[in-house]
Amino acid sequence: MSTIAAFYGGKSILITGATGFLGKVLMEKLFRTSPDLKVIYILVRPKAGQTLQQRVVQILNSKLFEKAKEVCPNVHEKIRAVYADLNQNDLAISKGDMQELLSCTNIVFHCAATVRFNDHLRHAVQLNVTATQKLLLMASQMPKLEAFIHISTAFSNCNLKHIDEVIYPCPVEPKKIIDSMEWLDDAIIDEITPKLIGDQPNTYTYTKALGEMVVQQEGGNLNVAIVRPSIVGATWQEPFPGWVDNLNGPSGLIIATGKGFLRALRATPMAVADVIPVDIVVNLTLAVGWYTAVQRPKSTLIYHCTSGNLNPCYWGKMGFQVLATFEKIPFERAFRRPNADLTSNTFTTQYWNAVSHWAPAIIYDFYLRLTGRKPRMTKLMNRLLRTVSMLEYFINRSWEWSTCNTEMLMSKLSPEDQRVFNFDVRQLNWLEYIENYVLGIKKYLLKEDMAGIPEAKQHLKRLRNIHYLFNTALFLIAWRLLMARSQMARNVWFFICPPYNL
Ligand SMILES: CCCCCCCCCCCCCCCCCCCCCCCCCCCCCC(=O)SCCNC(=O)CCNC(=O)[C@H](O)C(C)(C)COP(=O)(O)OP(=O)(O)OC[C@H]1O[C@@H](n2cnc3c(N)ncnc32)[C@H](O)[C@@H]1OP(=O)(O)O
Ligand SMILES: NC(=O)C1=CN([C@@H]2O[C@H](COP(=O)(O)OP(=O)(O)OC[C@H]3O[C@@H](n4cnc5c(N)ncnc54)[C@H](OP(=O)(O)O)[C@@H]3O)[C@@H](O)[C@H]2O)C=CC1
Repeated sequence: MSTIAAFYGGKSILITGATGFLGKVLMEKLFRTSPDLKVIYILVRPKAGQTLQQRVVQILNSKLFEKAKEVCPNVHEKIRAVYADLNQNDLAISKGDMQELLSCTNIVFHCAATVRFNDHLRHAVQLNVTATQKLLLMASQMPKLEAFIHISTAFSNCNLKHIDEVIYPCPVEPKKIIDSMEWLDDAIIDEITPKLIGDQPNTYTYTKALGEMVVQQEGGNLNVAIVRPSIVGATWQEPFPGWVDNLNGPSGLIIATGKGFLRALRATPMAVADVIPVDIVVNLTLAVGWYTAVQRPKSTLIYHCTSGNLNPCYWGKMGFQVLATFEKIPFERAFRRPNADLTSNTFTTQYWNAVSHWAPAIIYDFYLRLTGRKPRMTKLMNRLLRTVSMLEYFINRSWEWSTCNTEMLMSKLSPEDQRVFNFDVRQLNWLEYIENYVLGIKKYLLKEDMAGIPEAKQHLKRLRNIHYLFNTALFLIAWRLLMARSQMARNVWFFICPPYNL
């Protein structure tokens, strides 16, 4: 019997961000491995016209939860959605709900965050820093609390090259930042943001670093631990391979490549692609929850959940394997044939942007206009290239994360726990993982039917023929222009295609 699974039995667990990518997989694993847990409280806000209950039902009825529901048929009864908005001063939790949460909770997993790189600093601070502070305050009033696990990111100190499992101080105290966000207006915040974030690439990594400092400063008397995952990708094994439900990390760019929109990327082929499957992150997080509660380490331990130092994959290899998978499993209705180059040279990137991105988009929009339709490709390309520019920072550098605490924890697990809560990234076969990732994107994100693969392959053949035809026409036009100016070009032409009357 797994010690960790048994530990969560009978527990009341509070999860923030349970409707997000990581949160859903965390809940699923808890229900599947510890069906006798008492209750999972989730802090949820209504969204996109859906009530809390509708959101929960939608999540529980998704394919992700099929296995969990076999093991724990009464998941609906064990999940309690609590109305909350982490952007509000009092988190918008009602008095009654607050009392229940304070008196019953045993473990807190704080996953909620804004993960958008370009979020306004005020909003990013509210969610990634102030809300963390408020949750810690709540946690300090929970008499039954055994552990508070905060999910951060391995990139919270990405201004450093080598990152240890410690909290690095930020130049300006989080409290000062929180205070100033309350009275500064948006225009001033916009102006000072670059100065505040300094050598951090965006407001996300900056506020996640501030969030960690808050945990250190205000989690003093609590049993706290921090998990820092790198780039979280689709599931590796559990509950089934390739599950993913959002565009974050590599997923959006894999779609853009598979659909033929993205044909070149400024990336360093030999830079480490520190992607980590979401089920590995969840297994480590649950093991950390158990260890923190049972062993009560004296200080706040930080656990890096990364792949680079134990089983590195590189962006070049990843890109190559993604393209190879498209040969077998193409996406439907591609704009162009998937084929992309990684280049680390800015000039080459600009060249490919002009030739492979803007030119086809302009030509296609011209065609749409001619046929009386609304042009849309240049707009889409604009958005895509803006997104790519936001991600470029992370695909042109490598980082080294030490993983001493993570390895220490692995050594403390029984063989059964190492199997059930496997976070040993050395066992991951990248080629297999990437293939399943692409397949998962096709099935769960794009919702494409596997039966459509032959038609998708036919479509790619047609695109290839159009491509050859277009290039031939372009070459002939260029040569015709050259012939008008150069005797040599004329000679070559007449040598290859002699006139009939000769
Ligand atoms: C040796 C030689 C070898 C040679 C080999 C040759 C082969 C070469 C082959 C190359 C092939 C390449 C294949 C592809 C391979 C994969 C490459 C992957 C690169 C992946 C890079 C990932 C880097 C991630 C780094 C993360 C580090 C930090 C980790 C974390 O802790 S945070 C979690 C991650 N967070 C994110 O990913 C958030 C990202 N999103 C944002 O910040 C924002 O959404 C935004 C992208 C900045 C856009 O913001 P906007 O305000 O402009 O708009 P909005 O958010 O409303 O979205 C606009 C539309 O864009 C869509 N969209 C959103 N996110 C993405 C996305 N990530 N990718 C694509 N599209 C996205 C969104 O849906 C909107 O669309 P609409 O609804 O239609 O309008
Ligand atoms: N994805 C990744 O690559 C990485 C993620 N991380 C960290 O992992 C954690 C989870 O990330 P991930 O699951 O990918 O992110 P998602 O964007 O998928 O999920 C974010 C979650 O936070 C919730 N949330 C956001 N704003 C509020 C709010 N105002 N009130 C209540 N809830 C809110 C969202 O709820 P709603 O559904 O209502 O929007 C959602 O449940 C984060 O802390 C992130 O920093 C770390 C490294 C990499």
